[in-house]
Amino acid sequence: MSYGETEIRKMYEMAKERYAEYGVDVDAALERALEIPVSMHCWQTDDVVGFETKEEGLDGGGIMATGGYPGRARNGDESRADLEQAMALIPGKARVNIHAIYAETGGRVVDRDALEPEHFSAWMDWARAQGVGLDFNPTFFGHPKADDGLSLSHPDPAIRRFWVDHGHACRKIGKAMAESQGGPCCVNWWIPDGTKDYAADRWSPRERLIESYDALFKAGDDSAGCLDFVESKLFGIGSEAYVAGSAEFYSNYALSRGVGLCLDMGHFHPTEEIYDKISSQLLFQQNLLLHVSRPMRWDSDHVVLFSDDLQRVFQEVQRGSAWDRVFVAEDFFDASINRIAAYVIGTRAVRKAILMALLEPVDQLKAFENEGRCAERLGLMEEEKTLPFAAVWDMLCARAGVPVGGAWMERVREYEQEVLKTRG
Ligand SMILES: C[C@H](O)[C@H](O)[C@@H](O)C(=O)CO
Ligand SMILES: [Mn+2]
Repeated sequence: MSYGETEIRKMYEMAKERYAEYGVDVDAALERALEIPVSMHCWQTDDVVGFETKEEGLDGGGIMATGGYPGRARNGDESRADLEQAMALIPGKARVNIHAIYAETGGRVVDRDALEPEHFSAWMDWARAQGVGLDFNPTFFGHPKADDGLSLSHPDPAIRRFWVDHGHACRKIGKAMAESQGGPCCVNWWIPDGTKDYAADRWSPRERLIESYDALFKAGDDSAGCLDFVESKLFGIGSEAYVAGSAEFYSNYALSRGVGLCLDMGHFHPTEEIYDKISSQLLFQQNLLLHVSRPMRWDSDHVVLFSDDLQRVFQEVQRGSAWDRVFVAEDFFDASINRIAAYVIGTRAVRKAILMALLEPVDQLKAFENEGRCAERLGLMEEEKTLPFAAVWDMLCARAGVPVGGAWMERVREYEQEVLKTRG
């Protein structure tokens, strides 16, 4: 028997009855799950390489994506085509997240401090046509002036100045994006600054970092429409011993300056999860940006899966009714598999985890807890795992007009044959 429209509807109606026993309104959860925006990162299309035209001989190390699967996007048109193909297979409201290295300068060398909104006009036109919002990221890596792994905290004032100017340029671009789309643009600030081995001075780089950010976020700076977030990290390649922008540093910076905080799922100790941080932060911070990622033994940025830790993150947001202060963005990159499939697997997993959170009988769980009925709380947490979630997920996909189940794989295969394989 083929699993068509009739079966999907029948299973959905049965699922609704089961969830209703726990007081869950499945129709409402499904509609809401489709509406929560997920910002898809453009850098999965090309392994975080970007489209900058560089001066000959000048390059800088960047973020490492491993693998050499054919079909990497080589320019803006290819990147946008790949995103469009992926979005056609993913349910729910998407945004697209751009890094500054994805500027299109028509072959001219334009350094990062001189970037202008016009270099992102193709992205803005495309986003309007697609009906998606854009988010933005300054790029403080993959550049000769960050070759030593330092940018906004650099001891050389001229280099710091360069990166502050890049930041100003990026705020102008974020503002232009916000105007173009008639709504806010999340601007996320991540810098690699740190040291490979034990630092003798952990203080000065942090002092300089504060100075640089204060220069960027100073009052009167015209960045209307930008929602800024600062992203912490525990360690990176080449910054194993010390990262200036640590969790405590940014938590305090964000709080004291009124900017948002970004929590990346891969930026903490290898077994540390971020779900317990959400309430602790949001009881003080204005807004949180979540970088959904999948660390494996380290900050490896594997394609996100529908895993327990992902589910716990959205469960926390839903349990705290905090969706209006939480922004969801993706941050993973795998160059060893078909990149469109990476988006589809990862983003469908994110949407599934959001739906799962919205289907939780949270009022009942909280009631048990408040009444000290902790065995029943635990029992219900176990029961909810085997409620007929798949039937609701299938209906969500059908409603969104995207393939139900694994039918998306055939479409990815066709795109690989017709498009990806033609790329040199
Ligand atoms: C490309 C992103 O800005 C980058 O991955 C950053 O968000 C990060 O997580 C670095 O580890
Ligand atoms: Mn990140």
